Amino acid sequence: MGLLKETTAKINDLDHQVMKQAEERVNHLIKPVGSLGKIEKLLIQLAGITRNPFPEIHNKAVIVMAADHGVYKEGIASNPQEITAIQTKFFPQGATGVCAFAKQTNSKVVTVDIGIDGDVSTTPGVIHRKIKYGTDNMVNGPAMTREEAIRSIEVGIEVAMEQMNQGVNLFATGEMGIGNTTASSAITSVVLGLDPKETTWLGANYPEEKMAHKINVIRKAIQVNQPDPKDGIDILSKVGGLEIGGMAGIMIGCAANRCPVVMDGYISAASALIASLIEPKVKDYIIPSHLSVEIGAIKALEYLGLKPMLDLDLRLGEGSGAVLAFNLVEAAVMMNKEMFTFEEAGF
Ligand SMILES: Cc1cc2ncn([C@H]3O[C@H](COP(=O)(O)O)[C@@H](O)[C@H]3O)c2cc1C
Ligand SMILES: O=C(O)c1cccnc1
Repeated sequence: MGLLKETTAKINDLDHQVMKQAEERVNHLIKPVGSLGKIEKLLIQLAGITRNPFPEIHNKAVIVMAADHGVYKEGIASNPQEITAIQTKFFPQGATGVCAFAKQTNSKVVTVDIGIDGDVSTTPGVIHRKIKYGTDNMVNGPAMTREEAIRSIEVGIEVAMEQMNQGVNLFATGEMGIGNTTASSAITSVVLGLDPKETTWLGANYPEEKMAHKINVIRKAIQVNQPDPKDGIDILSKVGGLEIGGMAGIMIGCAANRCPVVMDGYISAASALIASLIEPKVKDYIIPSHLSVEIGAIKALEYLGLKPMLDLDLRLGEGSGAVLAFNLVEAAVMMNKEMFTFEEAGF
């Protein structure tokens, strides 16, 4: 059995008994029942994931999966493709948006070349797991083979497990890949059964007056490839991306090892759609972070039944919003640990 099948088979339900125990305590803390809203729900989810009524966060990491997209050639992005490689070199230097928030939250940034169309192999701090030099152009046929798609998910599982072995027990999904909002819109359109007009927006400042072109490219890619809307690997291979597969793998690897994983914006949501088609229980292990400005993100989150905690008009990616939400995950842990119950307070 391959790593993906093996890992997926290990994914179980949340521990509802421990969740009840955690809920009981949360309801007895010295505050009106329910008054800490989503922070309370978060603590109960953490308890169910970790099987611990007093969940603890030891080490936090955001995994940034970097890759390029063959569909770039269709003119669907406003930035040069080389930015993927250039920007990837800045993650280990601590110089990108997500790095700033990672410093603020005392978390590690792990950068992975899973499919950059360029060479970053001499850059210290980048983990080399390149599957190929960018995907193929999805308007002409599949972005990658089914085997490559499975491999991309397995790279995510492997990287997550390596980090768990080093003591990380809270993850965030991040990415860098010029053109990846196009792949994300294609995935969201296929899974939700929507026309790309309903899922496509600015990405990294694509001009509004050219939006009809981006939408048409996505329509064409779906029409040419006819992905099976029920088969996550088929969708990933035909209209997805290597970094999107990598992030789906992080989610699957976390779920299999009962580890919480915080999801970032639109591209992460596309990964969650793929991961949850492969194994629906993965959703229970995902902590949504923020509501991306991208119109497709709102719909993907609704479809997944995940309610974001933050609404900050973010549209960067890299895992930036997920790392910001690390603060909220730690707040939930602290609420549970620090607050008295009515009994403890001697009421
Ligand atoms: C300098 C720079 C840094 C970024 N960091 C994240 N993205 C974000 O923008 C890209 C997706 O948008 P699109 O589909 O329009 O290309 C991804 O790399 C995403 O992570 C960036 C984009 C740029 C230009
Ligand atoms: O929501 C995101 O993650 C996003 C949106 C635009 C560009 N890059 C990322």
